[in-house]
Amino acid sequence: METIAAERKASKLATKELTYFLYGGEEMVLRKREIENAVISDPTYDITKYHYLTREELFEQAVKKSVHSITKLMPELDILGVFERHSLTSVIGGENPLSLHTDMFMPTITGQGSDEQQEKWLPLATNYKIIGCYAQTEMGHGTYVRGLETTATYDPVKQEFDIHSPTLTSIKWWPGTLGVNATHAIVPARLITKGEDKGIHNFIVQLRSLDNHTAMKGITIGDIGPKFGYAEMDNGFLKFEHVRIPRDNLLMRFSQVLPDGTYVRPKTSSKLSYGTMVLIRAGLSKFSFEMLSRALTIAIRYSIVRRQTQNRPGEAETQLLDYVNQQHTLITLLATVFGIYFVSQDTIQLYVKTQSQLNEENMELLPELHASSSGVKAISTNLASQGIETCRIACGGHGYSLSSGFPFLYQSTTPSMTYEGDNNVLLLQTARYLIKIRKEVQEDPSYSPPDNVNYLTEAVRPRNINFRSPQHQLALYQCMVRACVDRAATKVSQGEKIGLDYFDAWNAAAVELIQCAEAHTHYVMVKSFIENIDKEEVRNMSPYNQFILKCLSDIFSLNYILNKSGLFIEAGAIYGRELNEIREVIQSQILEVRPAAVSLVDAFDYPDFVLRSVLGRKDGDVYTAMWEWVQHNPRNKHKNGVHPVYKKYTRKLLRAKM
Ligand SMILES: CCCCC/C=C\C/C=C\C/C=C\CCCCC(=O)SCCNC(=O)CCNC(=O)[C@H](O)C(C)(C)COP(=O)(O)OP(=O)(O)OC[C@H]1O[C@@H](n2cnc3c(N)ncnc32)[C@H](O)[C@@H]1OP(=O)(O)O
Ligand SMILES: Cc1cc2nc3c(=O)[nH]c(=O)nc-3n(C[C@H](O)[C@H](O)[C@H](O)COP(=O)(O)OP(=O)(O)OC[C@H]3O[C@@H](n4cnc5c(N)ncnc54)[C@H](O)[C@@H]3O)c2cc1C
Repeated sequence: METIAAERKASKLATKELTYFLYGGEEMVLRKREIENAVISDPTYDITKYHYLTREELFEQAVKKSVHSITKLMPELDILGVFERHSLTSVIGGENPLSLHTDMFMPTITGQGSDEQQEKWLPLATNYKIIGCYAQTEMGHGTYVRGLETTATYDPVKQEFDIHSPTLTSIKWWPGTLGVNATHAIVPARLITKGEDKGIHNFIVQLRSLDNHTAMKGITIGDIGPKFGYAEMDNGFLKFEHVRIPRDNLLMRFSQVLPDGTYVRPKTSSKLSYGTMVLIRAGLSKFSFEMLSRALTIAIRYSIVRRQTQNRPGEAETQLLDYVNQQHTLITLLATVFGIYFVSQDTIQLYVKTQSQLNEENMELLPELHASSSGVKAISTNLASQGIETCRIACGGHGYSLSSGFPFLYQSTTPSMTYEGDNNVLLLQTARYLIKIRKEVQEDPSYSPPDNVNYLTEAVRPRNINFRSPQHQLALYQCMVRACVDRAATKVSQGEKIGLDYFDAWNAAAVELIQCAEAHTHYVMVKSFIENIDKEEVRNMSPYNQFILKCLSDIFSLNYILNKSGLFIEAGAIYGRELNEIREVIQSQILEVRPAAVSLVDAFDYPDFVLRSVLGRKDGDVYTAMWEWVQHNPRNKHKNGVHPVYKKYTRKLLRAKM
């Protein structure tokens, strides 16, 4: 306890200033804390026994908490907007089994429903007269949305759609909130009218009775069973047997079916029906920041408190964070989490800007948003998932206990590499965009590409390189990414030249394509970090905070160069003989950050309640917390301290003649 207090005292970081910056100002932080305190002081959200609950208990508690939040806490705290709602969900912790209602069902209606449809459905949804989910994925298809098999066949006589699951593989499988709770779903299905298949469109379908919650006629529905994690979420299955819905349950903002069955195609892009996926992908980088920053808070605080090995006689054992390997592991991750933070801010801004253009039927930014949000979602969820596991390992044996908080963080984060688009698949979408832009640049010298891909027109290694210079770092990335894009594009065109069809040529280059998308996205993240710490808000910070952010930016940028040095050397961006200098800059910046490490994670401002970790306690009283935790263990609570398995099994073994 004294150690962590001493670390805080010695740190020169203006912690409060950084917290205000991260959350968008003092007012936002005070509001966040108001929400946290309301949750912490309400016994409904008690977490004392959380880690010992069974799957069914976890689910029931989570639904109870969710309903309590909607009916009591949210009105009391006047929570309306998406950010405050997420803030509340985040402090309550665990999964929110009703989250798909507000995160996907409602945004789909807002984004894709006509004005009349919004008027009809949104008040019902806002007031929880109905509970919605987003039922897109089927047993046979998740990635390949165009391959979904559920049909919606229009009947002009009754002016209804007939929703049907024609095959076993067409059964909807995975959607959250579907298994137990939802009364309605957004159902992407193949629209068939006048005998023609018009592709995937979104429909609103009622699943359960609003009187007694039983399944509607023709609907078979349930929960898909235990998963890797996500015990609190009712991921479900859904089978349709010719379920009838009115014509105007087709979401008709972009395309329509007229009463006689005439199809009116979207004026602009058919991909607008994928809009909700783009929204969540943009949000997932923020989610990655939250999860990884919690893991780092736990690992860094514990690495201050934990001592291991007396390295000099008569002196205290060494703090884990004073081992250079531990510093390297955790402080490079600290740099990463700031990288994710800045790019998540930029991605959300790009989403908002694109959305306002789309409202004016301007599609200009859509390809960039799709490519960028796909890449950023993939890289930030990869980094967060791997980073959480790294934090667990960095905490030794105690990291493996549920009480560390890591298992929950990992289980909740790792599926984000799959849901909302598998990360490899999304990186291939980013690559598709890069290859297209490269082609345009090559074919039309007057074409000026978007800022983030400008390196495709020019990328030059600076002379007399200074690895501490952000501009030089960016130039190195530009050379490297350009070479990666060239390599992938060349591989595709070589395939085509030897007679492969488009798919085979593309598939043969898949590894290079994913590599170029990864490299591009890392470049975008480094660029975002560098540009954001050059903004006025940061330039107004205390000099020491600016200095630490610059150190973290260098670490983030240079550590990737070091880890992927093969790519940079192959591109002629750096020479092998320069690697040592890069190592030294990283090492010296890590040493600069080390004294501020605990204050940096304090700046994330997570109360102990949110971390749910005996290792990550703010006061550093780790060993007392471990002892308290074990007192709740039901396995220790049997008469005379003797567990029933003794009578049932081990006694027999001990007394057996063998
Ligand atoms: C409100 C804020 C919320 C924040 C939330 C924050 C945190 C949340 C925390 C937790 C979340 C909790 C739960 C999560 C629940 C998860 C829910 C789901 O998983 S829902 C299901 C998601 N499914 C997918 O993502 C499927 C992935 N597949 C696809 O997206 C597509 O099929 C595809 C891989 C992109 C391919 O599509 P298609 O075959 O149609 O396209 P192509 O032929 O390859 O390309 C054609 C053309 O279209 C462009 N394009 C593709 N997609 C889009 C798009 N979305 N937008 C714009 N453009 C798109 C593509 O670029 C091609 O263009 P061109 O090159 O010009 O031809
Ligand atoms: C916890 C969780 C919650 C979910 N919630 C929802 C929900 O609310 N609503 C909903 O509709 N869905 C939901 N899903 C489903 C999720 O969106 C899909 O699982 C996801 O999109 C991946 O699709 P898939 O399962 O078909 O994977 P697959 O496409 O079968 O992928 C398997 C592997 O094949 C590779 N692969 C596939 N296609 C290609 C390709 N074209 N090129 C190269 N490689 C390829 C992938 O990289 C991956 O490694 C959820 C899933 C999970 C795990």
